Amino acid sequence: MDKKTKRVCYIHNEDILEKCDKLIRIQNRADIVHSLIKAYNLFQHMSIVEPRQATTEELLGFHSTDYISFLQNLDDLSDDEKCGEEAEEFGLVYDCPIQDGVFECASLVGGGTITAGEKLINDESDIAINWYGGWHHAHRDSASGFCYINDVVLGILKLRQKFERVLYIDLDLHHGDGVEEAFCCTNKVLTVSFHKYSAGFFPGTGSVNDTGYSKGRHYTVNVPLLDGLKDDEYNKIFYSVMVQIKDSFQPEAIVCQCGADGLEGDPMKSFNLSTLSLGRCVQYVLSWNKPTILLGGGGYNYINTAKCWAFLTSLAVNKKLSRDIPDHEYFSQYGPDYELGVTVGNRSDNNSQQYLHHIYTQVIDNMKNIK
Ligand SMILES: CN(c1ccc(C(=O)NO)cc1)S(=O)(=O)c1ccc(-c2ccccn2)s1
Ligand SMILES: [Zn+2]
Repeated sequence: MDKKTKRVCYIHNEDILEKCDKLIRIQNRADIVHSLIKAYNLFQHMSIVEPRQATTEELLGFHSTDYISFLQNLDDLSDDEKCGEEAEEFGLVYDCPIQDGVFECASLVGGGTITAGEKLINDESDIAINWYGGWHHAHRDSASGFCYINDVVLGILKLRQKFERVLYIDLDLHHGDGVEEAFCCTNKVLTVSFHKYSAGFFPGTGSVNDTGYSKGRHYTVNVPLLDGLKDDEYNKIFYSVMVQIKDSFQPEAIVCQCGADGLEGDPMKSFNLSTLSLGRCVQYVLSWNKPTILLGGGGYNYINTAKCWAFLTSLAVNKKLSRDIPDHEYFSQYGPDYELGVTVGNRSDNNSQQYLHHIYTQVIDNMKNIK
């Protein structure tokens, strides 16, 4: 693969954008993200690829028959059934409410990430981007954390049709529990998640001691972090863990979930990151020159999320962006500075040097058996 100009495809059409914009937890985020990337004229450097609905067979490649058939028949449910025991059994309550068209949206997002994987295994693209995807909490038989269908798992399964070893990297503020669970018993997919880990914080999993099972032992890597994390510390531990993973696992393809809810200014009020640290992580991974899928995820400050994913898109196409936000429909929401950067706060960082060193040594020790 040419080290500089890579073939980048971008999963998009108006249908997936409109469907995602109706999702209760991220209403109108998709249009804000898409509009900024368009305003920076980045589409001229990528091929736009339309998503398709994931087939039932593809969905059943990970999810259970009962769960998928329940999702496929939501329209037949009465209002009582939509709040009933069975809905609760499938996690379709609280943060994963049954809303009109949710299955069509989730399976289109799933089909989008599968399509991204197809472009890579057919050697038609080097990098495939699906900012509508990254729904890493969905379990085999239940929705969780705003996630209904785990498009990340479906994309990895597609890549595994060609690639022997696939690396999954989760940069979201939250632990990528659904993806880790899917591949915790195999040594063909290594999952590494950098996330906030503290009492009562969703989803509550992702301890450094969780390292996988059976053949998958040591192929689950968790890097638990604390509030206030800043760019430099994040990048230091990211590089030190990832260089080890690169050398010992030698991935043939990569999926990177780029959730933006760790940025300063996100309503989650946890990490204190700028887009630069996520950019450095992605740039390092892209420098490996392996077929890579970039996915979205969390990100509840929509303006910051748009800045982040526009910046990451620019890294994929190797084009420098102006610091000044270009004029476009949402320009007025980028005030008061109207600049691409995300300013970090001066909150205290709970991640002491001792803590980070302790986590690093445990992670490296856990990985020493990867071969
Ligand atoms: C269900 N929860 C999740 C699940 C997943 C995520 C996520 O982004 N995962 O990547 C975020 C919150 S939760 O219980 O922590 C919350 C629900 C609503 C939350 C909220 C809503 C607005 C502002 C701040 N927090 S947090
Ligand atoms: Zn998140």
